This record gives sequence, C-alpha cells and structure tokens, in this order.
Amino acid sequence: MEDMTLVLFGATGDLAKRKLFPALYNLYLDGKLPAKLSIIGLGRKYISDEDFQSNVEKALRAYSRRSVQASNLPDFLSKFRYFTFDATIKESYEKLLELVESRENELGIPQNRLFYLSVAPSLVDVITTNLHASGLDQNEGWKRLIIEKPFGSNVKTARRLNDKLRKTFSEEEIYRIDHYLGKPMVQSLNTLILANPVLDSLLDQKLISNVQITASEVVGVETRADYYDKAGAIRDMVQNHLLQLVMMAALYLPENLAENKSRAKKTGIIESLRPIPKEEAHQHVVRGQYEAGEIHDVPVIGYTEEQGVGASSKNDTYFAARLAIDHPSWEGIPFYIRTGKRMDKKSTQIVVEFKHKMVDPDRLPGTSPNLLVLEISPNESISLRVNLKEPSDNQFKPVWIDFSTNSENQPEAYELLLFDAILGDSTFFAHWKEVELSWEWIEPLLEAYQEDLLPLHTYRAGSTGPEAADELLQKGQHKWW
Ligand SMILES: NC(=O)C1=CN([C@@H]2O[C@H](COP(=O)(O)OP(=O)(O)OC[C@H]3O[C@@H](n4cnc5c(N)ncnc54)[C@H](OP(=O)(O)O)[C@@H]3O)[C@@H](O)[C@H]2O)C=CC1
Ligand SMILES: O=C1O[C@H](COP(=O)(O)O)[C@@H](O)[C@H](O)[C@H]1O
Repeated sequence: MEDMTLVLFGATGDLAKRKLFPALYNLYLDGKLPAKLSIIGLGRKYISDEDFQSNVEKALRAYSRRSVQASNLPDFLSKFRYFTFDATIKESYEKLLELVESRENELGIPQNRLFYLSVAPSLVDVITTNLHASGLDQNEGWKRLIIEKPFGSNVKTARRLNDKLRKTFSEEEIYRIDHYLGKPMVQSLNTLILANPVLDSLLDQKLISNVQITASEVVGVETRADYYDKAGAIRDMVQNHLLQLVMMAALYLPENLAENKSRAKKTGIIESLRPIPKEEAHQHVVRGQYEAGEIHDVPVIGYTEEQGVGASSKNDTYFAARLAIDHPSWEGIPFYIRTGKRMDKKSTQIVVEFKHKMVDPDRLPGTSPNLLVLEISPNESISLRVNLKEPSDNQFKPVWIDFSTNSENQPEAYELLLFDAILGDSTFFAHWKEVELSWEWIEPLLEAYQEDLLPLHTYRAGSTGPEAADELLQKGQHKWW
C-alpha cells in the first residue's frame, strides 16, 4: 500500500461524520491504512486542527462500529489537519496546494493524492476545474477522485457531469461511489458461488423461475425532503443501487458468467436490460407514495404531510418493476425489483425462486417453491427453503435452512470502498458506462412520470407496498417473497 494524501472536501458534513471518519478509523484498527497518511479536511468555517481532531474523535465515539481505543487514538488523529476552504474561491486552491505539499514534505510522502468530494453535486465542477488550474492534480504520483451520489438527475445531466470530470481525471482515476457495491454480501457474491459448488449447481437457468430484489426501508423522507422530493425512489434508489444489484446478481449467480468478472460483462447485463417504452410503463412498473400508517405500533404521518413536502406532491416513495434481461443466461427469467420507504421492515435481499411446476400437488400436498435467499442487510445470511413432510398430517411444510455469519462486526460499505480506492481497485465502483446505460434505461420511465402515464398508487406506512405491486407479479403467476 502506497503512502498518500487524502483531501476530504466536505469534512464538516454529515457523511464525513457518520461514515467516512468511522470507516477510516476501522481501517486503521485493521492495519489497512498506508503507514504514512496525510488527511486534510476542508470546510468553509474556521476550525483549528485541534478542534477538528476533536470533532473526528466525537464522530468515532458516536458512529464507529468498534469502540475507540485510547491507546491508538492520538496516533490516528495525528494524521488529520484542517484547512478553511471555500471551493468557489480560486485562491483557496493555491493555499491548499501549499498545505498538501508541506505535509508531503514533512512526512516524506510521495505525491499520491486521493480527492474525496463529499459535497453537493453543484460544487463538483468548480472543484475539479480548480484542482486542475491550481496544479493540485499535476502531481508526480497517482491521483484519484472519489465522487458521491447523486451522479446526475437524468442521462443528460449525468453526461454533462461526466464530461466535466473527464477534463481533469481519466475514467480509471474516477471512483463513483454506490455504497450498495460496498456491502459485504454484494462484494462476496462471486466468491460465494465459486466456493460452494452446491450453490452453483442450484443456480441453473433451467431451474430458476424468477429473481426478486428488494430494498425496503422503515424510515421515511427524514430531513431530506429538499433533495428527495425532486429525486423520488426512482432516482434515489433504482437508477443506482437496484440496477447495480441487478447487474451483480445477473452477473454472478449463473456459473457460466461467474468466471469473468470483467467490467465488459457487467456492462453487458445492463445493455441487455430490455427497455420499457413510456407507453408500456404501466404494464411493467408500479410507483407509489406512502400514506399515514403505523410502524411497530407507532403512528407515522403520510409523505405529503412531511416537513418540506408539498401537500400535492406526486413524488414516488415506492417503485416496483418487472424486468427482462435479453441475455442467453436469463432468457425467460423475469427479474422483479422493488424499493420503498416507510415499509414494514428494513431489508435488502435477493431471492431466487425455483420452478415448481414439476412437483405434483396431488402426490405431494402442501409443497411450495424452493427459494434461495441472499440477505444483504441489515443482516447477512443465506437461506434455502425446502419442503419437509409433517408426519402428523402427511402434508409438506416449507422449512428454512439458514446459514448466517455473525454480522455484528462486519466492515461497513464505506470501509471496503475506501480501502479499494486507496489500493486503486475500482471493481466495486460504478463505472461510467454502467451509469450512463442505467440512466438511459430509466429515461422513458421518467418521461412516463412527467407525462402522467403511470398512476401513483398509495400504500399505508408500515405495509409491504401498494396492492398494484402484488398484482404486477400475479400477472406472471408469481408473488413477492
Ligand atoms: N449524508 C449522507 O448520508 C449521504 C450523503 N451523500 C452525498 O455526500 C455528499 C455530502 O453529503 P453530506 O455530508 O450529507 O452534506 P452536508 O450538507 O452535511 O455537508 C456538505 C459539506 O460541504 C461543505 N461545503 C458546502 N459548501 C462549500 C463550499 N462552498 N466550499 C467548501 N465546502 C463547502 C460543507 O462545509 P461548510 O458548511 O463547513 O463549508 C460540508 O462539509 C452529497 O453529495 C450527498 O449527496 C451520499 C449518500 C449518503
Ligand atoms: O443511498 C441511499 O441509501 C439509503 C439506504 O441505504 P441502506 O444502506 O440503509 O440500505 C436510503 O435511505 C437513502 O434514501 C438513499 O439516498
């Protein structure tokens, strides 16, 4: 691992506090940070280095998955410096360069620089332009840029943003964060299948009936109405996280694809995703919005009553769709995806349902389809549902065989992703072609939204979503698991 500098734009923000500082600390505890590391945090308000380090410490105490150890904390904090910086002022970059270089010289660090843009998308252009103009990116070592979501709000704005980034960084130097790609279960899909030939043999195209990907949340819009009411579930969760999960599942589940995990293959999946023309969207897509309801016996308000949301908002807080992948490995196997806020439970999972037609219900009463469930979060597990006979009534009953690891102390997505970026491994970052193709696939659906071609269904907070989403699966004689 090479010694380096991490320049963190947005070091006084929420993401830095809740995710990035804890991720860095846990990497440190695991010995996964470079021996010599200079971290320079940036924000507009004046903060001394000591106060900044104390803010980092507070963030660790509040959010780190492992408790803070007094014995190593001073060494960890000594890597941090703070610089008062306004991204819109050109001179700030020249002074920043002086600080970066002075720390590099002081610590004997080569000019390897990782720039993390944990700031609003509106600042990305001005920052990358000035990184270049000031010479911060003209270093002798490597340079990398980590960029947060959202990556555009449609295909046009995403392309514009990418063109701007590409003026300063090459595609290989850009690390687009999709934190679902950092979840440990998602990262280990490939090796999981390869390490378990038994799973491999189950994941045979001839045996699979359909694949279901769910990302349900209990939380509502929280304090983010300003952003969320414009984005909706389709931009917030579907274009990025769900389509990435579709690519990962489609790529790694069948054995014939598992061997080659090249970028071209992942792009191949998203390229094969059959477009849904806007006129046909209502046959394949369900959009919904939560109404008042109850979650775990606590009453919660409806979406349009949330602070910052207009009473007439038509924004989607739920999205479900039936997808077809025109790829030889997935011919005739539908992928169902759904995501929603204020649902009955927090769960991200991939379910593979196996064909059941060959089982004779007269000879074997009570059987149900076999299922393979890969739970991604909040817990990590693999479960297989099989049919067992009840001796008492001669009926079969579904029984779960569960394999789960103790996931209490699993690394967080940001830890795995930051580590990869430090190493220069971009496998689990969203590459431009994937992002662009995802937006292209989403575009007709956005148009259908705009032209009101898709009804907005409502669902009670605390439920499993609109009834229309159940009907979507019933058309194919399937049901959500
Ligand atoms: N928070 C989260 O959970 C998640 C956030 N993201 C993304 O991460 C990014 C950051 O989000 P978050 O931390 O929540 O945002 P915050 O609003 O909490 O923080 C924004 C940061 O940007 C800094 N900033 C704002 N204007 C300027 C400026 N002109 N010059 C320099 N710094 C500036 C602020 O510093 P100061 O005010 O001190 O200048 C602050 O550190 C966004 O792109 C967001 O979409 C993605 C997923 C989850
Ligand atoms: O990116 C986002 O993800 C979270 C859900 O992430 P998870 O890791 O808790 O599953 C979602 O709440 C948020 O709206 C979205 O911006």
